[in-house]
Parts: sequence; structure tokens; C-alpha cells
Amino acid sequence: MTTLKTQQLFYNFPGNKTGLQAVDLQIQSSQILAILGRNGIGKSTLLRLLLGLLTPKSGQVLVDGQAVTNLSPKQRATYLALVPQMGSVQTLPYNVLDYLLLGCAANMGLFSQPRPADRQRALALLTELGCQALCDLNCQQLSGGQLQLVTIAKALMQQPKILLLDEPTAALDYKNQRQIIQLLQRLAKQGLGIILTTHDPNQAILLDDQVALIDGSGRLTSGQMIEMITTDKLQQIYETALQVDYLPSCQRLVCTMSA
Ligand SMILES: Nc1ncnc2c1ncn2[C@@H]1O[C@H](COP(=O)(O)OP(=O)(O)OP(=O)(O)O)[C@@H](O)[C@H]1O
Repeated sequence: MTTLKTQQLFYNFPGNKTGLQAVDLQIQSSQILAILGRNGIGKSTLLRLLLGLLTPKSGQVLVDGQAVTNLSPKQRATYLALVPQMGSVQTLPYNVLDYLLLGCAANMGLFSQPRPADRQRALALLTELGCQALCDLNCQQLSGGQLQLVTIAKALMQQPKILLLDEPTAALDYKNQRQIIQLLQRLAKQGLGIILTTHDPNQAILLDDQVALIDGSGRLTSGQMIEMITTDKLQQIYETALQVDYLPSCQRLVCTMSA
């Protein structure tokens, strides 16, 4: 069982007096936490703090009780992997299979090569994501959605204990969004802890686990999806008219923009 938690995390955005305030969150193996908040509120920044890529003004991030900043890069990579926001993914001129194998780098020695088992795992992941036909393409030839799927597969090659995903379905069509949601649920059942950011409350509804909302002052509150995804709470964090209702034909809550 792995636990990732923050204690009273404060962070000021560069050149700005605003930031994240007193963030307390916790996630453990098999849990999924969806983080929602409006543009520029600090969701990606929070993921970078959790990964130890940014240093908080105060407070700390603990992985199994150890400060993330005290872990070596290799130790960190055994715990945590990131699927970055699509705009920030640098496409390297590798074919898709080799790109996925880069995901194993943290678990390999300096001069070792990927093993046949790693290649098989990469091919199995591509097949699971319906991307097996992409395997020999150059990454720079991929569409935005194809690159997003391949980037998720690369992070899974790292075999982390907690997976952090920054808007993992932003570039995906409905079928692929459903596939990623189902994949995340399967992985959580197998023991992976998952933290993702999303702009779509419907995804948090479908994932149906933990939800964290960041409000306009950079404070985070979290709880079970059913307590957090309400018309009042979402209207407050997005500062716009929207509605959360139970839709009998979908047999679930649905969030829509209202007039
Ligand atoms: N490299 C940077 N240099 C300076 N300021 C930055 C940098 N990256 C982000 N910021 C600022 O930090 C704040 C939080 O940004 P962040 O990317 O964490 O927000 P976000 O909630 O993920 O936004 P979005 O939903 O639009 O992706 C913003 O005000 C942004 O302008």
C-alpha cells in the first residue's frame, strides 16, 4: 500500500501574490482522485509539487512518510509517473515502440537495454489502447489524440505506484475518453493510485471516487464524488451557471452548462 499526501502546502505562483493555500490531500493505492478548478488556478502546479519538481513555500509532500524532495530521482520514479498536459509534451523523433521503451529507463541500469519482456509489455499496452497500428510510426507523425494515448502508455511502462495525469483526455474523442476512464478504473482495481486533473466534471462523475475542488483563493477541498460534484459547489469554483442533475436515461449524474 502506497500513500501520497500533502501537509499544509502553500505555493506562490511566479511573480504573483496568489497561489495554492494550505493544501491537504491524501491518496493511496487503488484510489482515484480527480482535481477540478478553473483555468490557471494551479492544478498542473499542484501535480508538479506532488512530483517534487517544484518546492513549496511551506508544507510538504510525503510519499509513504518520506518527503518527496528527499527521494533520489530513481526512487521517485519507482513511486510516481506523470502524463503531462498535451501542449507540454515534447515529441521526440522516435518510433512509437522506442518512445514507450523510454518509460522503462528509470528501472534500468545505465548501460542496460530494454528486455524482450519490456517490448512485449509495450506492445500489449498499445494493443490495450487500440494503438497497435501506431507501433512503427514516428511520434512526430501522430495526431494530438494518438500522441495522448501513446504518452499514457509510456507513463504506464514506468510501472509507478501512483500515476499523475494532467488533463489526460483533453485531446480524445468520446470512444477514447471512455477507454481511458475504463483503463484507469481497471488499473485502480489492480492497486494503482491515480490523480488526474480534468475540466469535465462528467469524468469525475464517471470515475466515481475521490474529487478535489480548488476554489478561487487556491484552497482545496476534497471528498467523495457524490458530496463534491454538486451544482452549488461547481458554480462556486467555476463562477458560471451550470447544473448537476440525475439523468435517468444515463443512470448517473450529468453536469451541463445552464443558460
Ligand atoms: N512557467 C511558468 N512561469 C510563470 N508562471 C507560470 C508558469 N506556469 C504556470 N504559471 C502560472 O501559475 C498559475 C497556475 O498555473 P497552472 O498551469 O498550474 O494552472 P492550471 O489550473 O493547471 O490551468 P489550466 O487549467 O489552464 O491548465 C497561473 O497563474 C500561471 O500563469
